[in-house]
Amino acid sequence: MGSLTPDFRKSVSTMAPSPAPFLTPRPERRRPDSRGSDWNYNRSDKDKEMNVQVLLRCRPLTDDEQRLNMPSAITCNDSKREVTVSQTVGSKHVDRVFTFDKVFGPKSQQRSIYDQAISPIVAEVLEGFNCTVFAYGQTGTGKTYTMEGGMRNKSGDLPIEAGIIPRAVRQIFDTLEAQNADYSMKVTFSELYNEEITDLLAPEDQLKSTEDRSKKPISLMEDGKGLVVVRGLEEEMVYSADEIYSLLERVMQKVDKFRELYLTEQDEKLNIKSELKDCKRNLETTHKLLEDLKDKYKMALSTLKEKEALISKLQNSENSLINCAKQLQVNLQDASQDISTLFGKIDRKDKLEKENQSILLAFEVQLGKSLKDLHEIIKSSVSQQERQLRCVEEYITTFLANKYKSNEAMEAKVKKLLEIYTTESLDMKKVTYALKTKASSDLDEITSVMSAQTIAVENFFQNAALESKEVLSDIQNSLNEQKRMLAFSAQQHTEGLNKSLVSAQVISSAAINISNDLHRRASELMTLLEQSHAEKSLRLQNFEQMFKEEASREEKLAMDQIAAILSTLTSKRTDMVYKASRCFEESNTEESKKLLQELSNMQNLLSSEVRDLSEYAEKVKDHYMEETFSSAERVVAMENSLVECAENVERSGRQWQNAQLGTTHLAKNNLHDITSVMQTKIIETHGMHDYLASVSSCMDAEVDSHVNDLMMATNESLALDKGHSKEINTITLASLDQLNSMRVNHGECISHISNRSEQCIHKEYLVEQKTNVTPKKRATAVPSLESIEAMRTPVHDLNSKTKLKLDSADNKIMQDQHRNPFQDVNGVI
Ligand SMILES: Nc1ncnc2c1ncn2[C@@H]1O[C@H](COP(=O)(O)OP(=O)(O)OP(=O)(O)O)[C@@H](O)[C@H]1O
Repeated sequence: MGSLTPDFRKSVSTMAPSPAPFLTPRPERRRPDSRGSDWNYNRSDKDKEMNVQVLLRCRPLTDDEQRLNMPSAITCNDSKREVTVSQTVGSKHVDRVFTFDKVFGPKSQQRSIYDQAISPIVAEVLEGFNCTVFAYGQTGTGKTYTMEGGMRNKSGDLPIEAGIIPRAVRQIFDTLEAQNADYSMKVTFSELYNEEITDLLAPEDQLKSTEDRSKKPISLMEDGKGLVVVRGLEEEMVYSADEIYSLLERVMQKVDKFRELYLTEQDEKLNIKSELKDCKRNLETTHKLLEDLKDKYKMALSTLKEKEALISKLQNSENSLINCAKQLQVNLQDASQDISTLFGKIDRKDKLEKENQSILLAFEVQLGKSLKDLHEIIKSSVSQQERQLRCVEEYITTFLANKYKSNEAMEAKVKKLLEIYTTESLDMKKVTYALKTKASSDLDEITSVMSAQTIAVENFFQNAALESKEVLSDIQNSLNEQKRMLAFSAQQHTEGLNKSLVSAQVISSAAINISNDLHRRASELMTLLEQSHAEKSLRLQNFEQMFKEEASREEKLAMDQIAAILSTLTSKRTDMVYKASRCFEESNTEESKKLLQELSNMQNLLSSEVRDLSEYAEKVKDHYMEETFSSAERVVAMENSLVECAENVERSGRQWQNAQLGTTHLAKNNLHDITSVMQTKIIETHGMHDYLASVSSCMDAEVDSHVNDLMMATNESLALDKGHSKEINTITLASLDQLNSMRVNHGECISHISNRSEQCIHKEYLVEQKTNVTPKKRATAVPSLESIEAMRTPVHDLNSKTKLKLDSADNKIMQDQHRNPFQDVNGVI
């Protein structure tokens, strides 16, 4: 029987409407032949065609729902097997109709549902079929009620509200008992709840917690025949329906307990989860706080460090400022001393300058007179020199004219020489350029020839290599193709032959069977026909014989009384018998005809079968021929490709030979070409070289003659220059004497002036004489070190006026130190 599991408990009829019709066609029946004709006596023919049936049960409104006046959501039409769902979409009222295999309205009773829908299924189970009934629907729609209902009365009978499970149990045991069957029954109880399978027959302690339950794992598996089995469930032997009921009651209690346990476990899990979440959240916030604290601590540390650095910087700057102030104080003291000395010096200088002014005036008068004398002397000397220089100028003009003439002649000669030289050099350049271009073009030609040859060789080799590669890859591909084709053809050939062999075997065996069968049946029919014919004729003969005997006996007995009537009667009866025998014979012949017709039909059938068979044999033959042809074609293709391959190989060999010949030919040609080009170029270069040598010797001779001419002209010019230089020397000597006398006069004047100025400056004019008088020291307000320390003020707080004064005094001292005595006055001189 099918396993009565807790799933079964909640797994029978549908309680809620489904959105689509459920008239599921039955694609196949699993054991149609093995069942008797009455195996599903309770089920309609249509039901028998269904593997899966969907039934809908609609429960009535509960008392609470009625009290609350809740409207019914669906309307059932049991006869039409339809359910109408009323919906209001917006302001529209929409009715949606769904069709099921069976529909049970709110008034339908447990018993009628069981009898109509479940009882046939249980009967199938008892015949050895696997069947499942399960309930599906929303919570509170009546699944438990439909599956379980009430289990049993106190008297042990089934109550009216007993559901599918107790009724199925009862039917199973009643049937088995009625059959006096020898049976044993095992039950398993399991529950699939929240995707977890629980063995409800397992010992109590295993149900307590998830950990205990997981000690004995239960798994869903396929048994290899497409059925799902639950492995690891406890099995219990049962011998009566009551045992199952009490087991069910026990299990239900367990289920309730387990439910409670499960719910508490779930609650605990949820609590732990929420606590964990809280902990996590707390941890996260603490972590964040810690992070914030860390950041703040870092910031505080950095600001503290910055402040410390600032304080130390400030202290350093303050110390340096105080040092500066101290230094300034010392400087100020020195400066005040210097200023007092400087003021004394300035007073002395003012006095001296007043005295010197009168001396300077006298010196000015004296100096003016001396300078006038000097001017006169220089004037006379200059005029004399001018005259002498004019003489020199005239002489130089004549000299220059002569020189110009000789220069012109020389220039003309040099120009001529230059022209000749330029033309010659141009010729030379042209020749050289021609030579150069020729040589370069030759070189280019040689290079291009060489490179062309090299490229040709390289190209040739590359082409040869590519071709050889192509040929080799062609060979390889073709060989691969051959291999593939060979394998494919062999496989196809074998497959085709196998297929044709198998099908021919099958067909021939089927045909042989059919023909044998037909022959057997025909012969049976013939013998039957003959037997029946013989039997019938025998019976007829017997009947006729019997009738004749009876008729003669009766005739003899009633001959006297009713001779006339009897004779008529006998004739009538004879007629009747004759007619009857005719009729019988006719029917017999009719039957024979029919049988013969049947026989001929059978023979026709046989002949058509034979024809079909021969056709099939022809087809097989054709197929075989096709296969043979195709294989022959493949063989030919293979041979062709092999020939192609061989040709390719031969071609590649020829190509390689060509490549070799080409290489040797190319090498020979190349060498010959290069040698010939080189020889011609060498001869041309020799000719050019000879020409260049002749041109250069001509040019050398011409240049030599012109250079000789030039040398002679230069010598003449030199002789002329010598005469002129003698004359210039004498004139120069005279002017030198005059200049000497002037220099002597001028020197005397100068010495006179210098004597005078020396007398003025060193004897009459007194400068920088030491007074040996200590300058008056004026009181300057210099701050003490203590006051500086006490104030600790920055440098810019010092008296800016004092600083400015000091700066200006310093500048003045610096200027005075670098000034020469009477610089302004001496600068005029
Ligand atoms: N056909 C019916 N006639 C009378 N009462 C019914 C019928 N079907 C269900 N009820 C009542 O409706 C209520 C809910 O039914 P039931 O407990 O069987 O629903 P359920 O689908 O098993 O719910 P759950 O999925 O929550 O277990 C029960 O009180 C049951 O007695």
